[in-house]
Amino acid sequence: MKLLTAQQLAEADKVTLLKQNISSEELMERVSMLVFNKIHERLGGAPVPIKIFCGIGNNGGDGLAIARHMIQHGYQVKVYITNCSKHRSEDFLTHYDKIKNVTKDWPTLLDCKDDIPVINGGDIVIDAIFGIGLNRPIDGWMADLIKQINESKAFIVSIDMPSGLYADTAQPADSAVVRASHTFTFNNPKLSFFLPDTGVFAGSFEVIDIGLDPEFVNNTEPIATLITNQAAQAIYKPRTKFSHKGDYGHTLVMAGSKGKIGAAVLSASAAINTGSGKVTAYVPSCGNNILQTSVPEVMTLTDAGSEHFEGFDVELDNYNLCVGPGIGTGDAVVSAFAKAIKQQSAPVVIDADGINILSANKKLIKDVPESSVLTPHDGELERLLGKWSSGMERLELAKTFSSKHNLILVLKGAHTITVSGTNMYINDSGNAGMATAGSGDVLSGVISSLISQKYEPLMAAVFGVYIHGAAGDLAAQTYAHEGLKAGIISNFVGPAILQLFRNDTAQRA
Ligand SMILES: NC(=O)C1=CN([C@@H]2O[C@H](COP(=O)(O)OP(=O)(O)OC[C@H]3O[C@@H](n4cnc5c(N)ncnc54)[C@H](O)[C@@H]3O)[C@@H](O)[C@H]2O)[C@@H](O)CC1
Ligand SMILES: [K+]
Repeated sequence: MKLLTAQQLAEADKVTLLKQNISSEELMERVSMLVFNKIHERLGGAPVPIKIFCGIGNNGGDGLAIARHMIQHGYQVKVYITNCSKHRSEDFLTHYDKIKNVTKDWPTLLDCKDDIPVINGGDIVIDAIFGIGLNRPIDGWMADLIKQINESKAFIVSIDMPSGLYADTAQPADSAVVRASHTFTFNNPKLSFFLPDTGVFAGSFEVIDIGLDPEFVNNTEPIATLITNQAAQAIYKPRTKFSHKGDYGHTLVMAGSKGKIGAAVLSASAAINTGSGKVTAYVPSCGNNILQTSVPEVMTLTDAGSEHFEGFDVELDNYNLCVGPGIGTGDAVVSAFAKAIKQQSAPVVIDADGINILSANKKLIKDVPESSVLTPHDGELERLLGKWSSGMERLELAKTFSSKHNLILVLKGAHTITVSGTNMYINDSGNAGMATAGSGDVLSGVISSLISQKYEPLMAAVFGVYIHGAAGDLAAQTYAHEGLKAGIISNFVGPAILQLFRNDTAQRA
């Protein structure tokens, strides 16, 4: 699914009116009816007190039209207008007039802090104050209103956007934003919904297809692409009948050090579980027996160093390298890593200590083959790129780094984002149970296995992240979030690939 910016969506609204030869009033009627139906489906006419807060732009117009439908269906609705400006939109005014045809209880105009009504825990609040037209932080008495809405224990439903949230630019610190329980968002979720510092405001969210012009949407370059089950299906490469293991590549996993040989086990076994034709684990010699007994499908090569790497002495042809999990960052390891990287011409996967080594030895970055995939968690990312002050800035730093060095960054998180140049792919699978030791080692094995199987590195990263998350979702149905551990996630990669084609939407735990 394409994620469009607020500006692109406003443009799409205009094009839609022209192409479909409808008035903006008609489009708003369509939109409000779609939202009303969703709310009505859930409330089923329940006599709950509903307070609808409407701004004076088109988001407020949506709120007024939804209010009208609710009143006509017998709901207990009270409408408030945040009367913050004389510049009311035309559609707001149209729907302000229309609501007066269905009730004598006209909307209450709020002009200052003293006008803010009491909001009770049992209320439902519908937030239609600002949508994608927000162009500055909410301040003054309106910020008090937002605070009061958030502090009430009411169930809060935001229309299109939680009011006060920026769709796709950095949010000024401490700005007043509605903290929605649920958001009905139009055409596509907004980029801010997926970032850790701003996503909390959207609550659970649901996309409503409001029928924007498909040609405009198709021809518009998105700010990011959401990788859903359907998108992952399209990337998957089925095997051919007469193929043999040589067709599916040879992954070399350079990982582990004394006390962290498990990282090599997890990464190498994930590579074999994801279908690499052959996998060799290159480990310090203390890891040999551990690997050979715990993963018999994986071959080993041992380094001269017994507890950590001291060199890179591999004489294999045509392997794809995955390097970094658990290797440490001592001087000997840095030289071994540098030698390994220099020797590669094909894209590699670099994780964990491999990324830490690059951060501490920036001159090595030029030796990383083009289109290699780096899979940092936020701590590693900060060491690589420096500090950021918002989730949006984190993305900008990542895009700059990716473009400058021609490398792919996989920014791990609740919604892992793969960055390639200025393109971003947001993952839609996975769960909080996957925040467990070793799950990153598994991901590096999954992605390198896909590169060995001739997926383009970017698609290997995007698909690998999706399938890793989907494996976690499937595993959580048996093990719960708490019972998930990295080895289990790895064992569920195969079932997750099967599941891709069983459901149109992946089962998120
Ligand atoms: N025909 C259309 O254009 C459609 C619009 N739709 C709705 O329209 C919304 C966008 O409407 P608008 O573009 O009118 O924008 P909004 O309704 O989000 O708000 C715009 C108004 O608020 C003012 N404003 C912005 N930030 C402010 C702040 N911090 N404090 C005080 N005032 C502020 C602006 O100057 C403007 O007057 C969408 O989010 C969606 O809900 C949907 O109904 C789909 C169709
Ligand atoms: K809103």
